[in-house]
Amino acid sequence: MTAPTLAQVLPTADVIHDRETLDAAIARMADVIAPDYANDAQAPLFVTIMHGGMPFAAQLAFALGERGLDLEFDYLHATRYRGNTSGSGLAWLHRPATPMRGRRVLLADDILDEGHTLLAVKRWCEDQGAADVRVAVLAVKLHDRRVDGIEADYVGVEVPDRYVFGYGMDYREQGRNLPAIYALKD
Ligand SMILES: O=P(O)(O)OC[C@H]1O[C@H](OP(=O)(O)OP(=O)(O)O)[C@H](O)[C@@H]1O
Ligand code: HPA
Repeated sequence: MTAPTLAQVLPTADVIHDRETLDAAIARMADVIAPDYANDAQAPLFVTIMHGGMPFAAQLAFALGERGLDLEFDYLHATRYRGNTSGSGLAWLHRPATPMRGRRVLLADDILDEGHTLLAVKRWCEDQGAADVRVAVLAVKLHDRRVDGIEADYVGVEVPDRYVFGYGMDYREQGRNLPAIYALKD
């Protein structure tokens, strides 16, 4: 049986956080993050985790720039959902090119769910010799299935234990550019 399309699930999905709420949450995150890096001699390496992290990372980057914090950009792509609504093994599709030795690294992603992705990514950055690796996520999902050893240093909003999409997150590779976070009907 083929899965329903975005157009079929959207009418019955719930809006969990609207755009105004997310704008305010990202501004609050920037208020906290900017002072944490303000006295560093070198800009943090700001690593966007593609694809889902892109809209959030862009908005956070502007908010940090507004607050006087310069960033050096890079990106990586690690995926374990691959258009499905449950995860499997992590596949690295792109690794950052910028040397990390001695650098402070700030990872930006859309969601911390079970944590496999960010745990692996953070460990990889540490193995590259990063001096400090912090995690900024737009959303944290509330459940007790998180793997040990990973938490977010900076969080925008909490989401319920349902499949969520929008604001970077996909429903079967659709809906990433919806400007709100939705949850599939249970
Ligand atoms: O905490 P976890 O359970 O590991 O899930 C979180 C990860 O899953 C999503 O990526 P996905 O694998 O869907 O790749 P994508 O961003 O390219 O869609 C999301 O962007 C996070 O990186
Ligand atoms: O609930 C989710 N939605 C979209 N992508 C995800 N990746 C992990 N969990 C989710």
